[in-house]
Amino acid sequence: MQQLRKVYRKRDEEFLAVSDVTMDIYEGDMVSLVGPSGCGKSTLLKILSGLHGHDGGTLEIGGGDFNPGRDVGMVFQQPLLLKWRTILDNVLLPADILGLPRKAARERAQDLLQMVGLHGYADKMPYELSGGMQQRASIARALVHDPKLVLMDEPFGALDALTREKMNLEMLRIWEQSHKTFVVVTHSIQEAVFLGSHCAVLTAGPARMADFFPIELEEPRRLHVKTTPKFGEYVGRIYELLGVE
Ligand SMILES: Nc1ncnc2c1ncn2[C@@H]1O[C@H](COP(=O)(O)OP(=O)(O)OP(=O)(O)O)[C@@H](O)[C@H]1O
Repeated sequence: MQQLRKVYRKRDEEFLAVSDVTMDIYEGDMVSLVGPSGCGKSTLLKILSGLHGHDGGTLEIGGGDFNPGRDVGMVFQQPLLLKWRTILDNVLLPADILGLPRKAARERAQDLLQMVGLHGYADKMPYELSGGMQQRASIARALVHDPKLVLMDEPFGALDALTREKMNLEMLRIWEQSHKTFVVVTHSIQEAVFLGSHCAVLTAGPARMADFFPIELEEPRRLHVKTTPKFGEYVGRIYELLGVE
């Protein structure tokens, strides 16, 4: 995306939500998007998902045949599982909506449940799972139609600190195994550094790029990487960009 711009309009009022955001995301990247509340992170995700258009700049995704309905998977802050469907049927929802062949989709959903550590929970109802397990089911749901791009809006914001740490590790494992491109919005600077292969830092409204840089830390990432000086340097760099230091 180059110099992306988004204006919200309501009758004769205009609100500039995103101004001049430029970044290149490559297949297989894990981009963390960090910035203060209201700076336009969700707006950017909505533009990437095809839910919103943009008013200026250019956005090119995945060559000519990219179809957001088919090629994007979404994970939200809350799992948003349908309470009357089993976990397996919740995971299958995007495949059902897209009319994908049922048998192959069921096999894929079972594989994904295994991948997110929910093997054996396919026939449970959402209320039988903890918050973290429900969120893992929603990650499986975002992957079931084999999207090219997975967009996550504060996916772990509603979880307690320990579950969140565990989900971060799960997330990295899922990313490594799925070879997909992820864009993850987070309010946590530590999480942005821990998860990202790249980090986009946005400053307050309208969203403006403060910086976009690769994060080079020991791979595969494990929690102890958070205690290394290099991790601290990245965190410090983001604090500085956000004017917290
Ligand atoms: N549909 C809309 N119509 C008008 N203004 C909107 C709309 N959606 C968002 N905004 C405004 O655009 C700005 C950016 O909103 P956005 O939700 O993208 O921010 P954010 O960085 O994701 O915030 P948070 O971190 O708090 O979730 C905010 O000031 C918000 O009030």
